[in-house]
Amino acid sequence: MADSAQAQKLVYLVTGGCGFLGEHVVRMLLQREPRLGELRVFDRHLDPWLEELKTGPVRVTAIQGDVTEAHEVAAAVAGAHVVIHTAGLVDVFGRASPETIHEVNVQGTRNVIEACVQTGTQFLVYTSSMEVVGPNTKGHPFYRGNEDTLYEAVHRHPYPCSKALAERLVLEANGREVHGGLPLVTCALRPTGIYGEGHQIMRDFYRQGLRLGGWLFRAIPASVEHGRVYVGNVAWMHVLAARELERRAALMGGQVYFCYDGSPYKSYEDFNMEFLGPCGLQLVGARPLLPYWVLVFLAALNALLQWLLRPLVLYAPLLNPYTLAVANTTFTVSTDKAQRHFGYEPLFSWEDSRTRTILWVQAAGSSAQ
Ligand SMILES: NC(=O)C1=CN([C@@H]2O[C@H](COP(=O)(O)OP(=O)(O)OC[C@H]3O[C@@H](n4cnc5c(N)ncnc54)[C@H](O)[C@@H]3O)[C@@H](O)[C@H]2O)C=CC1
Ligand SMILES: CC(C)[C@@H](O)CC[C@@H](C)[C@H]1CC[C@H]2[C@@H]3[C@H](O)CC4=CC(=O)CC[C@]4(C)[C@H]3CC[C@]12C
Repeated sequence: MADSAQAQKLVYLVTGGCGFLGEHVVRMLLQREPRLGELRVFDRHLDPWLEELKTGPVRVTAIQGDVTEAHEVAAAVAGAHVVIHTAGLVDVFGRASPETIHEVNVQGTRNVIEACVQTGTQFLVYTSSMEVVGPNTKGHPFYRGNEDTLYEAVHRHPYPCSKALAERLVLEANGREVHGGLPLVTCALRPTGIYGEGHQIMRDFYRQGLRLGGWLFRAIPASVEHGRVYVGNVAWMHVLAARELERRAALMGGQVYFCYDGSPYKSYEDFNMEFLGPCGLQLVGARPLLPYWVLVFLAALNALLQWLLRPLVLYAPLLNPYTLAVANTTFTVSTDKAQRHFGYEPLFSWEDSRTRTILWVQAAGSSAQ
């Protein structure tokens, strides 16, 4: 991208561009990347809203493809200046097999890296996750940690294992020579729990509350804090990192950055109530209504039922041993590394993020009735 940014029009590729985060990255690029000449949206499932984007000045190319297919990835990457790789299988509910999770998240990422090297794409931003760090299998809290905090990142679940391996592949690829002789420059962004317009888990909580007459029942102590970050700010961090990666390659190349903004530190359930409360739901109980050991039993029962029913039907409730353990372990970040390295400041205030999310939940809920 050495030519003058104003003159040269750039080609971006967003993998997973029809996902919850991916859609916000696509729209943010169209709004805030003036050098954009072509935006390629690569996803296994293409959504109809992509068509409305094709009427603007930027050429939007929708590519239906699978990141596990190396030749499809190479064809999509060829000619791109920047790749933002958000495609992934975000499954902690047992919907997909461990092998499939690994195939998509690890082999898919390997395919993206090799495509950049083979076709000469120099800049790669990877959507990693807080889960690469924790919570670990020992339930150790990560309290106001940052990218340099020492923490025993021990995982057994397929999802965090796959994200950790994929992130390592991306960071190790930094500096590899790409076709044409220039170095590949990579970085990885680690969002904590993302919320905002399009968050399906939030929608599921809302619909569950509607089914229960407007009540949700506390399962996790209010003292267990979970870091959350607004999807618009995560998208903005991706766009900014992609833009600055060339200019600040020596500083940013091979680095990881937690995604953060002004969202308050609360328990997962209390944070959700910031949006579900104004939508009419109430969280019952100042403390968990059930003893933790009962929740552990119910989570284990869900896992057993999922295994027994799998030949007949997919049973994938929110409560399982992994989600209970994660929800019950404090994980919050406090960092300014992205600000120091590439000038990131959240684009959306907490108040704005909250309002946008409430409006979306209300609309999603009314469409459910
Ligand atoms: N949702 C969250 O709270 C967090 C998500 N992340 C990461 O952000 C990224 C995006 O996550 P979400 O938007 O939440 O998930 P999502 O499931 O909404 O989006 C993922 C997108 O990737 C696409 N995809 C999946 N497998 C594919 C394949 N084999 N080939 C091509 N496309 C494929 C899906 O169709 C979907 O559009 C993921 O890498 C995830 O690990 C990281 C931290 C938190
Ligand atoms: C049923 C109750 C115990 C309820 O409180 C369970 C909530 C549970 C579904 C969520 C609690 C923490 C969430 C995870 C966290 O935000 C970190 C994540 C990072 C990612 O990369 C993907 C999503 C997730 C694993 C997220 C998933 C949902 C929770 C486990």
